[in-house]
Amino acid sequence: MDLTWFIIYTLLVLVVVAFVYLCFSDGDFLLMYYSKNGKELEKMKGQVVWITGASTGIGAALAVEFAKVGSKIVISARSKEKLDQVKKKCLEAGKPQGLKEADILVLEMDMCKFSTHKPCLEAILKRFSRLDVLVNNAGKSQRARWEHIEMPVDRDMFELNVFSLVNLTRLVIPQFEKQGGGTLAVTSSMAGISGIPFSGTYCGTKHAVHGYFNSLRTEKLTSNIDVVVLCPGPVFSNLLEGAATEKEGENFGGSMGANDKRMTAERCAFLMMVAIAHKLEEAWITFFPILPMMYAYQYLPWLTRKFIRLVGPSLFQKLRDSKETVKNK
Ligand SMILES: NC(=O)c1ccc[n+]([C@@H]2O[C@H](COP(=O)([O-])OP(=O)(O)OC[C@H]3O[C@@H](n4cnc5c(N)ncnc54)[C@H](O)[C@@H]3O)[C@@H](O)[C@H]2O)c1
Repeated sequence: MDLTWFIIYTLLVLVVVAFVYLCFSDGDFLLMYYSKNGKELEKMKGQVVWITGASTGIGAALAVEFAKVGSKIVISARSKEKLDQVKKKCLEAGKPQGLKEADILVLEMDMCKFSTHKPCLEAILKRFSRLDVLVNNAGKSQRARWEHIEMPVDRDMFELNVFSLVNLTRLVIPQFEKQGGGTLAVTSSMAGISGIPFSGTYCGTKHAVHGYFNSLRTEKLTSNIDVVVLCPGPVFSNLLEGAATEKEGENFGGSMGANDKRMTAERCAFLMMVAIAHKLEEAWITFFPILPMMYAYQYLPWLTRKFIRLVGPSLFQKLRDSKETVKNK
């Protein structure tokens, strides 16, 4: 066997091994490595972490994960009642680390009321004198047919999923610069990487988030400000309930079934915390078949598009929701 064939065989074996590994993983290669061998989680103890959209789902679970490692936590969302419940869970989870009542700050805040962003940041600095991590997590999803989406729906979703977190981040950056660094994390989605059917606006907002935050990362390469883009696949949460449709002011109101193929919010939150602690630039958090499909989409886009054309948008949608939530009429 000459050298060329040896290299080809070796590469083929590596690709097959990598594919098999991906079929049994729930995150990208780097994230899986750090989730098992990472040493940075203990450094999160005492750090001040602000999580937006922390009243339910992934945000609430993330607050509990940070409490477990002893971070000081700021949780914000629109419902104080729900945030108080999350605070209770954080206190319980943070007990072994000595987390106290004063280490958790609840902020009632509507992300779309931009004028409230500054007073909320000031309240955090008054309590903790610094902020180490901002997790821009608040957001809403959508189920709709592309051509039926009314323009005000597009505008409202960009207001919440993109502009509100851009505004908040612009306020936080000067504080990070003043204190010598910080981490900006944002919850994107697999819909920020590939074109997902029946969520045109949502997909657009998540792609926009990548553009904004990747650009920011490049501008801040020589500073101590890190930018982490988190990309979960399907996760159990309240997301479908409050999802937008194609009509202005309408809620999708869908629910997730216990047997749906989704990751638990707790596992997703743990992997997000690993990515944030290790300052990974982008983290993919999902499992088979979406994870290997996303690698194929990234590295073999032509072949993957052919495959998607073959299976059709409805089947693609079923992979995401475990059922056909929008008909492809
Ligand atoms: N669940 C999934 O399958 C999934 C997959 C990929 C990405 N995501 C992303 O994860 C993030 C969290 O979603 P989730 O799945 O936990 O859903 P969720 O509906 O349980 O949580 C969304 C959070 O955002 C908050 N929020 C919504 N509008 C707000 C506003 N105007 N002001 C302040 N807070 C507001 C909600 O109160 C809630 O706390 C979202 O950005 C979502 O796009 C979710």
